[in-house]
Amino acid sequence: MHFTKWHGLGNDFVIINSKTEPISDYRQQALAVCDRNFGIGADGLVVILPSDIADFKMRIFNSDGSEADMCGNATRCVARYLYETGLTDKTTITLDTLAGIITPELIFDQNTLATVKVDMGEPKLTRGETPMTGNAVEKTINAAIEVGGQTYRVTALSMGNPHCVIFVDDVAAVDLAAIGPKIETHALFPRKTNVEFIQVVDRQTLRMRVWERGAGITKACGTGASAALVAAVLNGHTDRQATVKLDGGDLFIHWADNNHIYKSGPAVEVFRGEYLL
Ligand SMILES: N[C@@H](CCC[C@H](N)C(=O)O)C(=O)O
Repeated sequence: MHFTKWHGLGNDFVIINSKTEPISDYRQQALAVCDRNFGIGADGLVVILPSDIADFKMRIFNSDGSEADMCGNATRCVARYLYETGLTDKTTITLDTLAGIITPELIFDQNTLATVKVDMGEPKLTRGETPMTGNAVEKTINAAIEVGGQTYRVTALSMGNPHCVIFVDDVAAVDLAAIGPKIETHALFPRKTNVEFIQVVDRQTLRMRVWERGAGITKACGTGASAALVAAVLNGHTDRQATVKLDGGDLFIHWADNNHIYKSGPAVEVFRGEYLL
């Protein structure tokens, strides 16, 4: 099976084109190829498929084999991969995902790729599939939850996939490996959740560390950075445009007047290969 290995700020993916490399069991394949000792090593497996409603369909599987609705960093990598391999000549590409149509745009500066800007769609104040209304919406903004004997104030929302954003004074002091899985599987989240710890640096800058649903600690999360900006605005911490500083680097997030989130950042191919198992 031929593959290509990409990352968006260190959040890394194996990308497979299903047209030339058919896979029978995506979940099993994700577990195998993402394994950092016995496989290629990645946070997720991305599969490109044909779509009737968009230019391409993108499916993303976490390293534990679970399927995610969306992946912000992967959309940038997929857009660049599709363009550079000649699978499309479009620089604005529609991707059919479980979270709806997501639209990355390749932005060039004198023929060199400068950044990939993604229309991430609209944030939703929901913890899982069911949109919450009335008081329930209020309850997920800065709501108190108890985890492991400690109280956390959380803001929960969906960027197509579920996120739980927690503001802290010192993000470096958070024991992510200990608390991440407890919040990921908390009863508040019917489909589990991604967990973002955020330190507000100033009104245009956030520092973020993330525990991802189905993948654990990763160096960056594009939907997570988008959720962090939305939560920061809802809690009065930042303006509607901010730089989110992740362990792997910076993402630029804008919550525009049309209610869409725009996320800009890099996409890098690392190597190509043939998986033999
Ligand atoms: N790293 C991704 C998110 C990947 C999916 C996530 N773990 C989930 O299960 O929702 C991103 O960049 O958005």
